[in-house]
Amino acid sequence: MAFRQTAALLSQKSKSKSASWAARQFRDPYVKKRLSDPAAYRARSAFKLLEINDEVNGFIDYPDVNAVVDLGAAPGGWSQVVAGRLGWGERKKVTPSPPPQLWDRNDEVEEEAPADFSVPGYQEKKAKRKSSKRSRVVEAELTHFDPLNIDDADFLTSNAHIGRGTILAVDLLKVEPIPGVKAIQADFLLPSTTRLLTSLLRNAQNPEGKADVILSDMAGNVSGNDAHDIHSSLEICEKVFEFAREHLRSAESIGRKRGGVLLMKFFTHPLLEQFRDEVLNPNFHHVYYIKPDSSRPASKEGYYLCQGWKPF
Ligand SMILES: C[S@@+](CC[C@H](N)C(=O)[O-])C[C@H]1O[C@@H](n2cnc3c(N)ncnc32)[C@H](O)[C@@H]1O
Repeated sequence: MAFRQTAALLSQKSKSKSASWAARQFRDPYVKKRLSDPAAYRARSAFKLLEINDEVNGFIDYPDVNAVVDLGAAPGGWSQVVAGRLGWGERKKVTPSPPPQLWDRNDEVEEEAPADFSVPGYQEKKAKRKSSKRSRVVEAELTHFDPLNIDDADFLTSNAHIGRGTILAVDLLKVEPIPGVKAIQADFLLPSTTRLLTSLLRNAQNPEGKADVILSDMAGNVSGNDAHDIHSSLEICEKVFEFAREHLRSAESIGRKRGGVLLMKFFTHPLLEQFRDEVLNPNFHHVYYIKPDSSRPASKEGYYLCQGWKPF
């Protein structure tokens, strides 16, 4: 006989989950830092990018970095970091307030990353994924096109200054305006989104529509099915790599051995190690596995920082 939990028990459980989440947030040094930092980053994850960038040769800071694509950008912490490094407007200090709901959701996604499990081989799974239909469709919508975000009155009246380059931020969710950032609300996995990104990258200074840095902090919603979740992470990584193959500027054309950078999040699993060995390693001069201190130890997320694009 199958038992179902009563509504009362479920609600008790969810209350205790919220309480433990709140207690953890209260203790978290990065949440405290985010709320008190004059930079006022929208998401705790901003510190992960800062940490990776500042500790691994400041790849965003080179003056030749002029086009950056931020995939899975909401609520916008990474884009804020990039915009700041490319010289865009000053951010204002905010009054500490409870962490935004948007981040809470993403944070829980990280924490609930799948545990280890066994699955059949990489190639079979890859073929199966390709044939499966996507159930979720979000058409590309450019939410903020103006590079100066001139409809942002606050920005105009503040002492913000104008930076350089093109920064594209893509997410299923809306990214509120950030000076210097073009936000696109869309499903990155749809071909229409990559077409839109291509057209937005192209301009007189960048006729080929290349990006100097591609960032991906994307993670799908955790379904509770380990096999599904790990394959969703792999699917995202593969799509991001395909995008990089078309759009990343090569180390050779930049004239720096570490030029042409791809930073991507993944969930730790042997299939993702295989992906690194077979796909990333041959195409970059340097590939690092990074688990920033600001990434919660319980989370199975990690980052591959790939530097020096040398198309195979
Ligand atoms: C951990 S959050 C990113 C946080 C962000 N780096 C920041 O600093 O604010 C992951 C994001 O990936 C987005 N995402 C997941 N799958 C996506 C997809 N297929 N296309 C676009 N965005 C996606 C989610 O909506 C979520 O906002």
